[in-house]
Amino acid sequence: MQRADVKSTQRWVVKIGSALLTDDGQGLNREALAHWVEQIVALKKSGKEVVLVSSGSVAEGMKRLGWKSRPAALHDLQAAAAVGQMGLIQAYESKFAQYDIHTAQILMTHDDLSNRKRYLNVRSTLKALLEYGVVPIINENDTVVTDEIRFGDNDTLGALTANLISADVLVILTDQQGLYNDNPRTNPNAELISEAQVSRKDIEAMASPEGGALGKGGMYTKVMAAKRAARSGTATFIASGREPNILVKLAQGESYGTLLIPDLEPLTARERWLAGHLQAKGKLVLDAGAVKVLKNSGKSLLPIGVKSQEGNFQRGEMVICVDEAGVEVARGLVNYPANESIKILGKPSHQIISQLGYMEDESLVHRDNLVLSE
Ligand SMILES: Nc1ncnc2c1ncn2[C@@H]1O[C@H](COP(=O)(O)OP(=O)(O)O)[C@@H](O)[C@H]1O
Ligand SMILES: N[C@@H](CCC(=O)OP(=O)(O)O)C(=O)O
Repeated sequence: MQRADVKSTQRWVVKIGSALLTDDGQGLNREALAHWVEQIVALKKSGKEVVLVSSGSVAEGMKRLGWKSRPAALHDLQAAAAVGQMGLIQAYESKFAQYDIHTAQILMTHDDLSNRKRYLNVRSTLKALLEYGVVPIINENDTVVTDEIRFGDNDTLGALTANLISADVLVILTDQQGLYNDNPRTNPNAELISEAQVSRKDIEAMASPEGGALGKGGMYTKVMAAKRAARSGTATFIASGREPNILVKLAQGESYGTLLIPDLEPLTARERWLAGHLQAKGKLVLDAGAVKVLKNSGKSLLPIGVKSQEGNFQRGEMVICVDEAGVEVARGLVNYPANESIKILGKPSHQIISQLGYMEDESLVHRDNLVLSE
């Protein structure tokens, strides 16, 4: 996809970050919010469907509760998020209502997206909302998640949302003009990158995980989000939300921000769901032969090709498959719990019954439940 192709795209996910939305901690920047709403309305009028991923609940909650600095305790962050989400949604709802557009609040956790049933439900709800002309507004369900199972930053959530609905474009609005070849906060000579193929390895190194005082993830999670979004063929823009009419300018193919072009082979919807599991419950170390078979022949992983395992996984849970050097090769849903798989590792499948007294499947991870890592 080139900038000129953006005009004809239809489905957009727009992510607005905390740093921008709260004007670096001043509470919701309502004037700026009103301007983004205007732009989304313009996109919708031009025939596009837009899903909004908006941060800002914690920062707005802190303001409402009179807290000057971001609390460290999880329960305080969750309390702030619960209070602030009200203000956030109220602000969007009333602004969109001026244009007779309905909004819908969707709060998700990554547990929700790992569960196939709930994943499919969210997907069909989002699609229905878009059909009805509603603008869904997504945030992480901060009040119910614990630290280990948080998305944490909304860039990842934006990318998973793009994967979920097979968006054409993901726009990540932030407080910088785009991706620079170094962090512009610390290097005043850093240069803006106008365009790059998402598979380029050097862009990860340019993007620092250091963000502002309120943002989570910095530029690194934005670049990783672009890679994730590319799995559904989605092109990602990283651009400044402070640039007047930025969304409309991008939609017209104008040269603002950074365009990260999806040059990776897109995954199927089921593969994207598998790849979107952010938490793995265990690890399988494969021998060289198994690595080759997985990479080249798209076959299932048999126990005979597995040398060792880690973790206390249950049947059906996500495990990472690594080569002997520890490099991730694939991930997938395992057919046997850890206490049983340990008994069949390195053994031919016809011995499964004698080892376990039953056979669920001849493979440890079936090819339908396996996705190769990049
Ligand atoms: N290579 C880079 N180019 C641009 N910004 C970068 C880069 N590396 C790190 N950053 C930092 O990332 C910040 C944006 O991330 P973050 O604070 O998490 O914002 P948001 O809330 O919008 O997600 C920028 O303000 C900048 O300081
Ligand atoms: N869910 C959190 C957002 C986390 C966050 O700040 O993310 P980001 O805007 O990507 O830096 C909130 O609404 O405050």
